Amino acid sequence: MKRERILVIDGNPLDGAALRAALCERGFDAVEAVSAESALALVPSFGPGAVLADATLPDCSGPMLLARLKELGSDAAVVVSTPPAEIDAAVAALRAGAESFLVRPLDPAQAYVVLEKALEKRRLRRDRAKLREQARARVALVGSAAELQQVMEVVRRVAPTKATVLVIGEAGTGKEHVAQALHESSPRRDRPFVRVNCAALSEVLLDSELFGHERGAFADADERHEGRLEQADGGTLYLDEVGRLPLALQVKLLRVLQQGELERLGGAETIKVDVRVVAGAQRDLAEEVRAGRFRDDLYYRLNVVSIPLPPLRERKGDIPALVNHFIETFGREQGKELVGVTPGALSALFAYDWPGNVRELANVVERAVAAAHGKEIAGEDLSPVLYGGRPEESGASALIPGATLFEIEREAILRTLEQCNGSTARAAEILGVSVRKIQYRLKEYRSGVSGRRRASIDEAFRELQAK
Ligand SMILES: Nc1ncnc2c1ncn2[C@@H]1O[C@H](COP(=O)(O)OP(=O)(O)OP(=O)(O)O)[C@@H](O)[C@H]1O
Repeated sequence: MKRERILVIDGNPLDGAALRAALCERGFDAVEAVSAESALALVPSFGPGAVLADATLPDCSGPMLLARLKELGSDAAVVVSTPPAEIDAAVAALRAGAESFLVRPLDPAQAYVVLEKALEKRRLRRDRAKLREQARARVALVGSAAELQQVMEVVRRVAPTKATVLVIGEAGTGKEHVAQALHESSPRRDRPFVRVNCAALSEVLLDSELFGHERGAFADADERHEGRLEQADGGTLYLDEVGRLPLALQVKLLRVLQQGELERLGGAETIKVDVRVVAGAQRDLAEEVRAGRFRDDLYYRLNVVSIPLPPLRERKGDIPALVNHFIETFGREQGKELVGVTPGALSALFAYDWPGNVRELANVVERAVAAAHGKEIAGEDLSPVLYGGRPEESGASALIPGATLFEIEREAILRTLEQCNGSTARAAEILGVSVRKIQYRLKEYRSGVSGRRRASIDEAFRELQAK
């Protein structure tokens, strides 16, 4: 194993040499210097993991040493030593970021233990930084189409501010991804990113989820619960499907946005929070405002900056960059080194309409990476919906296995609807789901299909309007 490097700074050459020898004996690779200047000159080539410095030398106050190390790009852990009468110098160094301090004269065994601990803290610090780096790389906004370039530009501009942002786009276009990118590019990135889906819970549960509750606030409230807004303090809250937020909760959210204040459900105490809110919606909320389902004051507040995310079929120029990005991500996960896609596979990817947007593309590439035998993803590695087997002819059952649940569900709904001449009520009955679910799905599929299928969806919509 590589030995950890320690730089010893001691004004007394004899003490310094003795300490160096003692640390080397215990397994470190140590060098010594008699002044801060000569020590700092060694830093670039020696690359110490820790510096053990006398903080009372004329040219070596602790804060100054820490600042100079930073300038040199070193993240070495610093341990300072002072005589008992000059503890103030050690305190100043600790305030400036030193890991620990020792009282002189130094005991080599004790110095060894303190250095080990300081090195361990540095290792943890580095691991954390690496994880953060990886998280940031994961939320890189990938895409080269002009539409996405514009999105990136807005993200760059507003990330440093606390402005509320509304991201509008179909399911799977990357709304949450944009919210995360905003968070990761903002000064809040080391604080939490918290997400809540406003359509997933009943009003009472959503109230408690967002704002928290006190014990006994409702039947199952056995304990006090901290809401997501409190958990996101200092960070970012992503509110998915904000258009589905009940009116009573819209009032509470507005207060958080305006005054940074909330009360837990069943509580009287006012809690202060500092949260940046990013909201996601599948369509513009103006319609909801007109229909009286969404407060206009909250709408204007959320809409300070709005980012439209076009569906993937309208920005197919992004496909190559996204495909490469997903090949790299899933290739790493699956331990496969792939270099790209064959021209045949690429044209199949371009020919498809991507009703499930970027999420569907990610799923398709993930499965293709698993299926690929060569260095490139070939056409036959793609699901039958994209390549070869035409779904109209083969039917939903022929897709299994080889298709995503999304594709299978879409196939089942569209085929049933076709056979019922566009009657959503009949299709819902046959499939054993609610009419609402079918209607919701049809809106998603509508622009991704043509011909007979499009005609039956249009028929379904005509039927709905006639009701
Ligand atoms: N520009 C992009 N670059 C890289 N990955 C992306 C991009 N856009 C979306 N993705 C990925 O696609 C997937 C779907 O994106 P995301 O969940 O953000 O969509 P969404 O619009 O929030 O969907 P929903 O409305 O269904 O919640 C995620 O895995 C996300 O990381």
